[in-house]
Amino acid sequence: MVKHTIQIFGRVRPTKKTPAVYSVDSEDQTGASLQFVVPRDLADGFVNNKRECYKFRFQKVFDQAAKQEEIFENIAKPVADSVLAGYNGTIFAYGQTGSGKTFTITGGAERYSDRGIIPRTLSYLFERFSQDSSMVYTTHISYLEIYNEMGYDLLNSQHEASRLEDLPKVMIMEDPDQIIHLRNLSLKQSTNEEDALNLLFLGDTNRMIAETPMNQASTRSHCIFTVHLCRREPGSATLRRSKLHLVDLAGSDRVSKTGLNGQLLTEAKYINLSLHYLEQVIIALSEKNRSHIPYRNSMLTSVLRDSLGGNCMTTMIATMAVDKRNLDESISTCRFAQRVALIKNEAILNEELDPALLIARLKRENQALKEELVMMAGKPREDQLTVEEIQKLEELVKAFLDDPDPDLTLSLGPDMRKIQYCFSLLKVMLMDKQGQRRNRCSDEQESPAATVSEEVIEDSHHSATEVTELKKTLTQRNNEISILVKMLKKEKKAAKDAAAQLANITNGQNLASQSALRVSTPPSSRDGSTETISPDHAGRAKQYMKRGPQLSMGKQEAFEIFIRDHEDHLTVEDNKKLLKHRSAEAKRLGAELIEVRDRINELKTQLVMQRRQRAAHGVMENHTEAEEEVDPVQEKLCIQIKQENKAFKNIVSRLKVLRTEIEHLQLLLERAKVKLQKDFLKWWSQEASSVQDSESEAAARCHAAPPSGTLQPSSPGTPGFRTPNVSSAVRYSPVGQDPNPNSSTASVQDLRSFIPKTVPPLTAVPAWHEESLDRRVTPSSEWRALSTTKLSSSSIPLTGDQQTDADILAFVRARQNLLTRTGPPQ
Ligand SMILES: Nc1ncnc2c1ncn2[C@@H]1O[C@H](COP(=O)(O)OP(=O)(O)OP(=O)(O)O)[C@@H](O)[C@H]1O
Repeated sequence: MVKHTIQIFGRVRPTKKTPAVYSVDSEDQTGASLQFVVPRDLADGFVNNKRECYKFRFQKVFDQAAKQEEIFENIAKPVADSVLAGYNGTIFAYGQTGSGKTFTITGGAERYSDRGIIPRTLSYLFERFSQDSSMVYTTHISYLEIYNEMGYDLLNSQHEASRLEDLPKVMIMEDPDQIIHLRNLSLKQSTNEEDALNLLFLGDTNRMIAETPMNQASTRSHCIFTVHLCRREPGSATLRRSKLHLVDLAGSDRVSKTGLNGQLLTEAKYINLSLHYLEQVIIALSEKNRSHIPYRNSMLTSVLRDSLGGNCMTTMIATMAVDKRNLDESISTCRFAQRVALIKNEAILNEELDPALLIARLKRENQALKEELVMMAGKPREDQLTVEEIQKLEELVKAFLDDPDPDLTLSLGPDMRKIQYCFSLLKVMLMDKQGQRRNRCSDEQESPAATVSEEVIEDSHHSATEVTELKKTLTQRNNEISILVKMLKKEKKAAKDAAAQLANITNGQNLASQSALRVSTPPSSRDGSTETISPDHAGRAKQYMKRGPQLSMGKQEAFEIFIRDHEDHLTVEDNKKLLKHRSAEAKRLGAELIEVRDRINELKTQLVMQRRQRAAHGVMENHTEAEEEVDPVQEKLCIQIKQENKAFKNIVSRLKVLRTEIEHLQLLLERAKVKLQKDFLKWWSQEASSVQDSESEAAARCHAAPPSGTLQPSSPGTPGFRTPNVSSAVRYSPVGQDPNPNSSTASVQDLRSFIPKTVPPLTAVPAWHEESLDRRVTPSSEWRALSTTKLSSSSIPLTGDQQTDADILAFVRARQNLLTRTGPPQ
C-alpha cells in the first residue's frame, strides 16, 4: 500500500491582456509557490480586501510559457508509470471556464505540439507495452460525460445523437461491497495507439456534435476518459488491473458564486451541482475526524470515489487565467487546490487471480495429487486409460525415442497405468526391431553375398574402437549440420521479421490515404462489452458529414465562402501543408528503408555463404581449429551488418515519430472539418431563422394593413414597376397608430402617379412580397384601406436613396393635406 496526498500543480494560461500582479517561485526543492498581489481598491467580492498578498503552495507551477510536453513529463508520466505498475491513477483539471482545462487534458485543435495529456499518455502507454515483452497487456477505454447529473456514453456509436440527451444514459450501480459499476458505459478494447486515439476522437466528436449554441455543455459538463489496463505474465494466473481516469471538469466559476451556505434548491437552477458536491466531498475529506463523506450526492463524486480519499494516485491541475478580471476566480481555484492537497489516499496494488486460470491450475494439481496418493497407497487405479491418453503416451514415447539426447527422460507422472503402458509399448517396439533384424539376417544367409557380410560383421567386431570413433565423428558432423541449419533458420526469421516490420512501416506511410477512413471509423461491436474498431462501421464524424442535407448550389457556394473566411481556415491550410510535407518525408524514408533492408539481406547472404564455405573447408580438411579462428571476412561482414542495422533502426524510429505526427494531423483536420460543417450549419440556420423572423414580421404588418394598399405592378400608370420600400410605406403602416401628429395618409392612386417611373426596380424581392404585389386591387378598395391607414414618416421604411425618400415623404405629406381638404375620391 502506498499512502500519499493528492498532488497539486498549477498552470497559468497565456494571456494577451494585462495580467494581474502575480509571481511564480519555483526555486524551492520541495515545491513552488504562486503569489497574487491584489490592490486594495480593486479587491472586491469574496476576495478579502484587507489582504493584499495571496500566496499558495503547489508541487510545481507552470507559468504561461510552459509547453504541453513539459506538462506531460512532470505531471502525467509519473501517474502513467504507477498505473503501469498496477495502481489506479487520476489526473483532473479544475479551473474557471476558459482557463485551459481542455487544452491541458485533451489538447489544442490546431497544432500537433498542442497534444494534451490524453494523447501523450496513450502514446506513452503503448510504447511501454511494446518494450515489455515479458507481460501481456490488455487495454480498454471508456469515455463518460456528466452533464446535469446525467451520465452519457460518448463512445456509443449506435446512436445518431444530435443532442447530448439522445446518447444512452449511464446508470450508477453500487454492489454490496460499495463498489461502483457503471451500466451502459461501453468499454472498448484498443489493441494499439491508433485505436485508442480514434476512440478519443470519436468521443470528442460526439461531444462536439451533441453541443448546440443553446447548450454549450462543454463548459458545464465533466468528461472522464478512462484507460482500463490489465497486465499479466503469460501462463500466470495472477493479473494486475488498474485504471487511469483523465478528467476534464466543468468550469468552476459558477461554484464560487454560490457560496457554501447558498440555498441549494434555488441555486440548483444556476450552478453546476456536481462541482458543488465535489467541493463538499473535498472539504469533508480535508477535515480531520469526519466519518461521513457525502460521495453519493452526485454522479461525479460517486464515479471519482476512489480517486478522492481512496485507492488511487491522484493529481490535480489547477488551471488559471491571470488577467485582472479573473483574479478572484484564480484565487478561488488556488484555495480549492490547497484543500485538495490535504486529502490522503491509500493506493494498493490491484493484484488478483484470474479465476479461470486458477481453477485450471488447481484441477491439474488436484489430479496429480490424487495419482500420487494412489501410488503411495499401493492401490493401482482400476479405470482404463482413455483413447486420448493412449494417443498422448504414444506421441511421448515416439518423441522420447527420436530425440538423440541420451539424458532425456520420459516423464509420465505418478500414474502406474501410464508407466505400465509405456513399458509395454517399448517392449512391443523392441520385439518388432528384433524380428526385423532376424528376418534380415536370414535373407542375407540365403544370398551369395552372405559370406562377405559375415566377414564384414566379423571385421567390424574386431575394429569396435574404430566404429566408436566413426560414430563420434558422425555425431560431431551431425551437430555441426544442425548448428548450421539453426543459424540459417534464425537468419531467415530475422529477414522475415525485417520484411514484416518494413511492411508495417510502409503501410504507416499509406496512412495518409487510409486514415481518413480509419480515423472516423467507430469501433464496431464484437460482443456486449468489448469491441475493437472495424472499418465496416462508418464513423460518426463521417456519417455526420454525409448525413447533412444535400447542399443546393447556392448553399454550396456559401459554404465555400464560409470556409474561406472561417477563423480556422488558415490553421487547416497550414496543417494540410504540414501533412503533405510529412507524408513526403515518410515516403522518402520508406524508400531509404527498403534500400537499407536490401543491403542487409545482401550482406547476410554473403555471411552465410562465407560460413558455409568455412564449415565445408573444416570438414574436408578435418581442421576443427579453423572454426575457432577469427575469419576477417566474416568479421568485416558482421561489422557492416551491424552498421546497416543501426541505420535501419534509426529510420524505423524516425518513421514511427512521423507516423504518429501524421495520424495526429489527420485527426486535427478531420475535427476541423466537422467543426466547419457544424459552424456553417449553425450560421445557415441562424440566417434562415432571421429571414423567417423578418417574413413573419412583415406578414404581421401585412395583416395590420391589408394587401389592398400595395402597389400594382400591372397598373397602367406604372407597368412592371416594383418598389418594395414604397409599397411597404403603404402596407406597413400600422392601423390606428399614429404616434406622429403630422403623419399622413395616402391613396395608392396618388402614390402611383407621384412616384417617378425612372426608379430602378429592386431585384431582391422576397417571395411574400411578390405574392402581395400580384394581388390585384381596385382603386376603391385601395382607398378604403388607405383612408383608414395613417402613415407616419417614422414608420415608413425608406429606400435609402435620398432623393427618392424625400419624394416619398413629400408625397405623403401632400396627400394628407389634400385629404383633409377634399375628402375621399369618388
Ligand atoms: N496553455 C495554453 N496555451 C495556448 N492556448 C491555450 C492554453 N490554455 C488554453 N488555451 C486556449 O484557451 C482557450 C480556452 O481553453 P480551454 O477550452 O482549454 O478552457 P477550459 O478551461 O477547458 O474551458 P471550459 O471550462 O469552457 O471547457 C482555447 O482556445 C485554448 O486553445
